Amino acid sequence: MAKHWADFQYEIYLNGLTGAVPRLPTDLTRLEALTERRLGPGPVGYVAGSAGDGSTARANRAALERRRIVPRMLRDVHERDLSVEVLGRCLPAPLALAPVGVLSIMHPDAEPAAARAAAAQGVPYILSSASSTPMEQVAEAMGDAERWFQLYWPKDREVARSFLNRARAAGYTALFVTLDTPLLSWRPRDLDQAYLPFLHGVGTANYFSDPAFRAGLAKPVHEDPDAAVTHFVGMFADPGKTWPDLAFLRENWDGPIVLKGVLHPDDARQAADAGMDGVVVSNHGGRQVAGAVAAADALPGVVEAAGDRLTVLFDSGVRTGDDVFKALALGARAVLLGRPYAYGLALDGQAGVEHVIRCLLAEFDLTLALSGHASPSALSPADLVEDTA
Ligand SMILES: Cc1cc2nc3c(=O)[nH]c(=O)nc-3n(C[C@H](O)[C@H](O)[C@H](O)COP(=O)(O)O)c2cc1C
Ligand SMILES: CCCCC(=O)C(=O)O
Repeated sequence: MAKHWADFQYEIYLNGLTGAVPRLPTDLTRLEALTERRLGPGPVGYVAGSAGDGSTARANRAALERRRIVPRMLRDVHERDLSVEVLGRCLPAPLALAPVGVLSIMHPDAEPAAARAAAAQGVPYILSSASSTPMEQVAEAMGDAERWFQLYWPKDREVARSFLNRARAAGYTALFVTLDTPLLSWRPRDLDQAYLPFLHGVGTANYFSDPAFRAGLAKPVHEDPDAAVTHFVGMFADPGKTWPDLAFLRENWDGPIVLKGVLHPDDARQAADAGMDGVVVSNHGGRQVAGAVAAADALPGVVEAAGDRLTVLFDSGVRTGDDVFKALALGARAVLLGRPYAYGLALDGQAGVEHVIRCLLAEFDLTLALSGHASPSALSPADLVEDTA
């Protein structure tokens, strides 16, 4: 019998018999406000903030909320199986933790704690290129749990090649290439405080520990950290890249490659033509293009264009179990969770991240069952209506 994630609900009530209540809210939409009170203005502005006036982040939520589930009754949901196949792996639930860089500004235990939480719950962890901890250390913290690597594609080919070699050697099996960040967007919350973690050396661990990166420095990092940061800023991304450049990644990575940040159906077709394995429909949580289409509104078009040529994943705005339901009903195979787990980390370290994963999946399991379905594969757009009021 597959694991019933909903059992977490009963566990909470049982613990209540001894007077215990959860340390964090079970409504994950409440975590942001709590984090706002806990962290300094720079870090919290960085994680909670988004591009421009925040309209894309709001649109992400609105597009999910606007879609409403139409539950079905009397359909035997006693036994449920939330497992899905993603990139040739069987996952216990349609969820992975999204790549979120610079986690040490949230909590000193940073990426290793988030990765351990994911491993403990059996959920894949996507490690950011911009992590505060080198990829090898994070891999070690995870044991043999499933781990994927997110590439911010460096301008310098040798650094890119070195990242791929290191990721493979450290046991990362899939590569997520983020396309929507060739430049940092206009982020007023960060600008108003003149705060960017990278300029404080946070998020540079993979670079500063990289032999190819270091070969480009006149002096060792510890002798001239400012020059190392400047070198990092210059090579972090390359706005000159175009579709034919993907051939380099295909040649240098033999596992699955997923392009993150695809919103247009034609880009999905180009991804498939370039031999990619999947896409993440995402607008980076509203952090890049202010005024961009809401991720959930872009999802059906990409799903249609992808057909059976690509695995389609989804992120941007997922906060609740019913959001997961809706993304899957619109055609995503699984969702990536972003800010909520960073808030869980900020508020309670590894335990906070585990709490977030368990709440989200318990709520999803219950939503699925109460809507008359026993597995994610049973969902379709027919399970939703659009609230046009
Ligand atoms: C603080 C922060 C850092 C992020 N860092 C990365 C990153 O290093 N690489 C990446 O591909 N996406 C990054 N993202 C985007 C997430 O992977 C994901 O697309 C986004 O958080 C989803 O939106 P949501 O937070 O509204 O759910 C970051 C997001 C946040 C909030
Ligand atoms: C240049 C941005 C790197 C981290 C990131 O992806 C984010 O803050 O959204």
